[in-house]
Amino acid sequence: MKVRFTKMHGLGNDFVVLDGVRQSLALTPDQLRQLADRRFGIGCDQILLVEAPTRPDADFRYRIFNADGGEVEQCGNGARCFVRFVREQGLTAQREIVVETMKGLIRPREGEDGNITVDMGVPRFAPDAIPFISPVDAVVQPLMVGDDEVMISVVSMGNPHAVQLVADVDTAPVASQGLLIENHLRFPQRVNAGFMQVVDRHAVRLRVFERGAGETLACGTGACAAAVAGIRRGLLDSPVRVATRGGELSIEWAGDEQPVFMSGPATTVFTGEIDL
Ligand SMILES: N[C@@H](CCC[C@H](N)C(=O)O)C(=O)O
Repeated sequence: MKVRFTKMHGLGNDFVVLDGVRQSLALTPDQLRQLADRRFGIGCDQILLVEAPTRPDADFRYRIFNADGGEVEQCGNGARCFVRFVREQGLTAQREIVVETMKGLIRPREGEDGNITVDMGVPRFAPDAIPFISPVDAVVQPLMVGDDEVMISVVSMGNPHAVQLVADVDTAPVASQGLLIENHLRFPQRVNAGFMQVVDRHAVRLRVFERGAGETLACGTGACAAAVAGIRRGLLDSPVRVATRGGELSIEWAGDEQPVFMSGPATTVFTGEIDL
């Protein structure tokens, strides 16, 4: 089966984007893993599938698959690439689109400067919403990671995040703790593990060990979760500049029950066709 694709990235978090509106696609987890494989396939952190919406109030449906082949709820950098893709491919001329995801609607908008801002929805913190097994609903909670007790803030941006503060992201235990946190028994659907260094009240540095993909150069939902966690802990004020290894995102959040806005670039790298 031949599949046309576009390779894109948002700050180095890279995607294979597939047009499921004009080509009929029903890919198996094995085929998805093959697309994501950096040696035997195209290579990416996530595969993004653009489809016709299933509800009347949306323009498109956006499906996200991690490099391990699992379908997930949300991807922030992918949302910006999604808008760039549907506009470049002539699927829409609208600058603002309403996009159906597994966890509701998001509203990305391409600005005149080419940057894209996404209304990522309202963050949730209740343990059940993550899901996170915990008897208490606290802003900061202890988690045993191997022999270490780590203080985390749990945030759902549609997908699950556990954010911890570190003194320096360059020496943070991302490699040693990432997989342990991702697969921790208290996160029944696994989790994205964020390591955040506060620079000042409007700036952080961030690394994220992503569920189903390992450490990526940037994570959009991870940036939203980190900024929101820092604001709730009284360490940050909106807007927050989030510096990742792939570049910078701007995150705005006005507080409880308000949506998070994420702004940043989206880049097309090349297009092609692969025989699966
Ligand atoms: N790279 C993403 C998040 C992709 C999904 C994540 N790995 C998960 O499993 O929830 C982003 O930019 O948000």
